[in-house]
Amino acid sequence: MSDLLARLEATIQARKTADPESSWTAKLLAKGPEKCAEKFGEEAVEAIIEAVKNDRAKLASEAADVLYHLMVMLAARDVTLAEVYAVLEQREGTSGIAEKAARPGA
Ligand SMILES: N=c1c2ncn([C@@H]3O[C@H](COP(=O)(O)OP(=O)(O)OP(=O)(O)O)[C@@H](O)[C@H]3O)c2ncn1[C@@H]1O[C@H](COP(=O)(O)O)[C@@H](O)[C@H]1O
Repeated sequence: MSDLLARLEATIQARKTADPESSWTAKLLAKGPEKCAEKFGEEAVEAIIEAVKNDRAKLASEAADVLYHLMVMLAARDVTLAEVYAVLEQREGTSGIAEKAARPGA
């Protein structure tokens, strides 16, 4: 499954230099990191709405939009999936409570 995210990351990376007229991703990236972040926020809200309504199919679809737009937002700020995985791996096996206590400002 993570291969799919790695492939999506590579596609998004390639879209950074693509013609904005030829691709939705290239068009979004051309609008800048702030617009990518705004779009991610919109998609997250749409997923929240489906979670509250308890519509499983629509939630899965909105979650896919959220993941895609998260990847675009990360790419817009040059944050790689490997960096995100590294944080998750560091947290793996620790309890959420211990992780929160170790976080600065928690
Ligand atoms: N996973 C996705 C994906 N998920 C959602 N979207 C697009 O994200 C957009 C968001 O939907 P909206 O209804 O909010 O879009 P909108 O109303 O046109 O946007 P606004 O004008 O309101 O900002 C839609 O146009 C979707 O097609 C995606 N576009 C691309 N991908 C992946 O990215 C790859 C490259 O896509 P292109 O860059 O378009 O070639 C694709 O092969 C897919 O794997």
